[in-house]
Amino acid sequence: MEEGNARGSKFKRVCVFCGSNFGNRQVFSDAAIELGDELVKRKIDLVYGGGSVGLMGLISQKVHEGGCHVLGVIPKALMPLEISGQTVGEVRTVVDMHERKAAMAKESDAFIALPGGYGTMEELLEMITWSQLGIHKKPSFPQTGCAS
Ligand SMILES: C/C(=C\CNc1ncnc2c1ncn2[C@@H]1O[C@H](COP(=O)(O)O)[C@@H](O)[C@H]1O)CO
Repeated sequence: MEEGNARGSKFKRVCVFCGSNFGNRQVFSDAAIELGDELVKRKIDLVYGGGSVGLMGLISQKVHEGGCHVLGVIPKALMPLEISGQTVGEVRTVVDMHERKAAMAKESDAFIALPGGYGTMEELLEMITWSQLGIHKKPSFPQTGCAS
């Protein structure tokens, strides 16, 4: 990401796609925590898939604890699978995966992908192809690895 901070950043709300698992390398969790810290440092709010599991849980906790706004967008049917325990920040329930991605895209200024599985790859590629098609003009920053 470009340098900037405290609402001086060109990005106010960033969407992070990442694994619903931790993956098999500590570096994946480290990356999620590091990115969470960086968003807080720059006072950038988080938009994400709404889960409390895996890397999604790590980054959302970090950003929420750091005092930035967290918006999780999740289909109602996925809540029992991807949320365990307390929810974090604002949770918006949607009807399906398509509505989820459309809402995440609308609410964000840019997209970052951390390590994840097929879901993360799918989400990232859809944002990149939407950009290619001119559906939005928001940048994507893949920082991926396989964490499924
Ligand atoms: C089912 C549909 C499309 C294809 N699949 C997915 N599309 C969008 N998001 C998905 C899909 N499958 C899983 N996810 C979510 O990605 C997150 C990370 O998953 P990962 O596999 O651990 O990387 C997680 O929140 C999944 O719900 C219909 O349009």
